[in-house]
This record gives sequence, C-alpha cells and structure tokens, in this order.
Amino acid sequence: MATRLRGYAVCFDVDCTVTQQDSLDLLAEFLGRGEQVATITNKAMNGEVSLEEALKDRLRIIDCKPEELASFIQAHPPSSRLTKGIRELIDGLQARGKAVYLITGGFRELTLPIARELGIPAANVFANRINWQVDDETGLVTRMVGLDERELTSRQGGKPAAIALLREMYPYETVAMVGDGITDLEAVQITGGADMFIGYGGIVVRDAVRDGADWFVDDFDDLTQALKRHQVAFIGSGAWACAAAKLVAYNCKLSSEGTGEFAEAVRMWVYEEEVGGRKLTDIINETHENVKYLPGISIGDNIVACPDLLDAVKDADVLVFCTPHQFTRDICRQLRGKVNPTAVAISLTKGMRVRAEGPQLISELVRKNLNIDCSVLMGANIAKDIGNEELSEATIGYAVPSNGELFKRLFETPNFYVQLVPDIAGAEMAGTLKNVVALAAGFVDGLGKGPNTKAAIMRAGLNEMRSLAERIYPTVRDETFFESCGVADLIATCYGGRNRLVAEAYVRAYQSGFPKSFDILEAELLAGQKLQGVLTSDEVQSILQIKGWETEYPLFTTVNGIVNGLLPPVAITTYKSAALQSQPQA
Ligand SMILES: NC(=O)c1ccc[n+]([C@@H]2O[C@H](COP(=O)([O-])OP(=O)(O)OC[C@H]3O[C@@H](n4cnc5c(N)ncnc54)[C@H](O)[C@@H]3O)[C@@H](O)[C@H]2O)c1
Ligand SMILES: O=P(O)(O)OC[C@H](O)CO
Repeated sequence: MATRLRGYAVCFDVDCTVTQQDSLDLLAEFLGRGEQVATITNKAMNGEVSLEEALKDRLRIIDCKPEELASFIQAHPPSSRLTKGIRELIDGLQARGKAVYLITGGFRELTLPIARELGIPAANVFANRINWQVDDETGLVTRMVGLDERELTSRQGGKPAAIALLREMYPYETVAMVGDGITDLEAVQITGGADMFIGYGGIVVRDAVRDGADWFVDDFDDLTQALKRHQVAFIGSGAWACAAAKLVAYNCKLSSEGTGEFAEAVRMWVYEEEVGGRKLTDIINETHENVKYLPGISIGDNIVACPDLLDAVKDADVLVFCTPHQFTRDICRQLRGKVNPTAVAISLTKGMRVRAEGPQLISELVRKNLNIDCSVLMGANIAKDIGNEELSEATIGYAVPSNGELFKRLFETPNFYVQLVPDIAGAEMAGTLKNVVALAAGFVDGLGKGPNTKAAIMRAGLNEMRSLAERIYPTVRDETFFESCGVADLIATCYGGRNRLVAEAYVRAYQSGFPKSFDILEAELLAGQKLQGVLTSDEVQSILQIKGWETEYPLFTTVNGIVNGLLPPVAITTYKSAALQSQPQA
C-alpha cells in the first residue's frame, strides 16, 4: 500500500529560540551555580568540549533535587520565558494543520512545561532525560545522578537523528527546523534530516547559522506574517485559466504590497507541450503570455508556470481548478493526499461527470477526492474579452461564507465584478448546462434563422437548465439563474462562445454536402482549445435516459440527437416534435 504523506512538520529548538534563555544556565543561576555552568556552556559553544561531556558536566554541577526544580519552574513560569512572537507563530502553524515539534538538547523536565504552555503535545517533544536517584525505602525521587545517554539528543548529531526518526514514524512531505545554533543547522546537513533550516537570531546571532540558513529571521513576527499570506495555485492554463489567472495575479500583486493577504507569486500548472519548438512553460515564464491559448495578453509577471502538478500545488492553501472538465478526475486522483489539508478550492470548470448513481459536479469531485471545501466561479466570461479587461461579471457559489468572501477578494477587479450566492449546485449546473443550449444557438445561426428563433431557443434552454438543476439538486435556488452564471452566461455563450461557433460551422458543413465531425471542427477552429458542449450534451442525455426524462427536456434531447447524427440540424427549429423522434443513444 502506498504511504500517505502527512503534510508539514516544523521542529523548533528550545533554548534561545522558543525561550529567551538557556534553561539549564537559568536553572544554575537560580541555584547560585550560574558562573560555573556558563563556563562549560561557553566551552561547548566554542567546540572545546563535546556536547555530551558539556551536558554531563553541567548536570554534575547543577546536582539539584526535584523540589528545587519545581521551585525554579514556579519562579520562572514558562509564559514569562517565551521569545517574542513565538506563541503567535506556533498557534498559526497549528491552526493551519502543521505539526509542531520541540527538539532540544535541553531536558525533558524543563521542556515539557514550555510545551504545555504552547499547546504542543508531550509526544512531540524530543529532549534529554535526567536519571534520578530513587530512595529504596520511600520510593521517592531524591536527586539527579546524571544523563540518560540513550536519548538521541544527548549526542552530537542528535537533532538530525531525531528528525530522521520522526520521518520514519510519520512520512511528512516537508520538515523544517528552526533554531539559533549549529546543532540546529546540522538538521539539514544529513540525508533524511530536515528539508529546510530557518535560522533565528532574536537572542543570539551566530555567523555560521545566519550564513547557512535557508531563511534567517530575528523576529518571529516575520514568519507569522508570511504564514498568514495565502499561497494560490492555479490548476490549468487554457484560455479561461489564463484570463482568470490574470485577475488573480493582479490581486495577489496588489495584496502583497498592501494587506498581505495573498502571496505575490501564483504557481500555475501547465499541461506541458511544445509550441514552436519550445516548452510552453518556458515561454510563459519568459514572456508572461500563453502564446497558444490566450495570445496577445500579458497575464502578469507574478504567474509562475510549472509543468509538474504536485510542484505547482506544494505549499498552496488556495487552489483554483480550471481545466476542461474531462481532465479533472485524473488531476484529482493525482492530487489525492498531496494537498494541504487546510486548503480551500474553487472550480472555474464548467462540466460534470456522469456515474451510474447520477451526475457529479466538478466541485463535488474536488471536495470528495481532496476532502477540502470547494466553491465555484461561473459567469458570462468569454476568456479573450476578460483578458482584454472589458467589463465583465461572475457569480461565486459558496457553501462556507468566509470562503466565498476570500474568493471574491481574489478575483474581483475594477472591471470584473463578482456576486456571491450560497448556491454552488445552482451556479455550477447553470454554467455546465448552458454549453448545451449554446450548441442549439449555433445551429440556429448556421441555419440562418433570425433573432426570434434564437430567442425562443435560449428561453426554452434556460427553462430546461433551471428545471433539471432544481430537480437533481433540490437546494438549487431559482434566483441563481438571474445572476451572471445564469441568464447572462447563456446570452454571452449563445452569441460569442466556442460552442456556438463550432455548432454553426457544423451546420454549414452539413448543408454544403461535405459534413464534418465535431472533433474535426474543434481541431480546425479552436487551435487546441476544448469544446465542452458536445461532451456535456452526452452526459446530460445519459442522466435523462437513466431517469426516463428525455421527452420532458425536448431541447436538450434534440441537441443530443443532432450532435450524434440522429437528427438533421434543422430539427432544432421543431425541437418539441423532433425530440420524440430522436433515438436514445447506445
Ligand atoms: N474559454 C472560455 O472563454 C471559458 C470561459 C469560462 C469558462 N470556461 C471553462 O473553463 C474550463 C477550462 O477551459 P479553458 O478555456 O481554460 O481551456 P481551453 O479549452 O482554452 O484549453 C484546453 C486546455 O486543456 C489542456 N489539456 C489538454 N489535454 C490535457 C490533459 N490530458 N490533461 C489536462 N489538461 C489538458 C490544454 O493544455 C489547455 O490548457 C472549461 O470547463 C471551460 O468550459 C471557458
Ligand atoms: O466558449 P464557450 O462556448 O466554451 O463558452 C465560454 C464561457 O463559458 C462563456 O461564459
């Protein structure tokens, strides 16, 4: 069975990282033996004695009783010893589902109260143990007699060894170590250790630590702020994906300069292909333009094209799905267990999947496979016009209001207005089903009919869309069909969409005596873009057949008869009677 990766773990050193002082030095000072212990601590820091020897010597000098330890903890309560900003950082990490560990060369007896104060479970603490002498007669612990040398952290290289053990027990995808010392930096210097080291210089700055760190901070607030920023990943890079990514790139750049809500860089997964002998990802990263799917439009220099899906979503907590719907299932399968468990998603994909038990909307597919919330953004959104910054609108369907608001902030711009509706299924069904009506509109155009016929088809189509959506998903709201995702998208698609264009061309080819299939026309007219309506028509028809509802949806049924060659295109002009002649597909 494949090992399930467990996300992210962040390991903190304790002395002078989580706490302002070295606990053992502070205890020695409390007991009046501070100077002697500090001399040995310094020797260890300068590499004059080994870590093990220094620990043993310091314990020998401290030589305290359990009650003295208790008095020390009372005199220096954990809350008074924390470094600035550490509590907020650890709270923020845990709230985002990251596992937090303490890995210290200090002692368990002194570290557990700190862990408790920060809400870190005792099982997440790797620390040294003191060997205590127990009175044979009373069974009471009397005094310390040395160091338990079996603990990994009692030795040189103990911290990386503890991390390697952690990774063996729980296969984390990424482990970061945070600390101020050379022993913390060592965590990234062995195979199987940490993936990254964040140096902390708020109490002590060591040149080697600062130079060796992947990231060096002297204030934990910097990390907390970075943590609060949402990392957005785009899954898809076609015409609409690129136009929508341009909106997101605009807001992420603005926010990184202002509110800090979103990180500036947005990773975009690109289904890699060669264009003019070059990789499309390289072209996008150099020119900031998807020359194949949205030529002539700059999508923003903060969009980073990635050919690797898992690489694109790594670290992201906001996922935008926008691929032709037939690819979403496979993409979700690849992402299962690999996305941040606290991530939220939004789908811009118009389409559905049909299973024996009924339809599955793309948002449901994402939600079920990735176990995360998924909103939708649907609307009258012809990609090229939005790329050209023409005024447009969209509807966000949400289940969790705060996620709806978050996505509104992510997409809305001065010329892209967003409405929120608490109706995911209504918005998504509208966006999906209008692709079938757009084919009907294209047939009407191909036949050379006037506005009356087109208006009649669109009105009937809207009614069938609404009726089917409400029948399958009883929570669907009527008013959703009056938003951009409903009637407005229907108008835009029936006048300016690709489904209309290809359907019109189908009729013209049919009437010329040299018919062409939809696949051929898609390839000839769309330059790699994908037609969704034909597939969706078959998917809708499967549902109508399963339910025995074909004659109740005569427009959908007639369109399906035409796309499958069972009816001539002219049948659209008599769709009510034509539907009765359209044979169910095999
Ligand atoms: N284009 C529009 O104007 C528009 C507007 C609103 C909504 N939509 C919807 O957005 C969704 C995405 O459409 P689009 O316009 O961004 O794409 P597109 O039709 O322009 O391009 C097709 C995309 O599919 C990718 N692709 C090809 N084979 C693939 C595979 N095997 N796996 C994964 N990806 C593959 C291509 O690389 C390309 O990025 C669709 O559901 C569409 O209905 C499109
Ligand atoms: O070009 P179409 O027909 O795929 O439609 C594009 C969008 O869905 C319009 O909102």
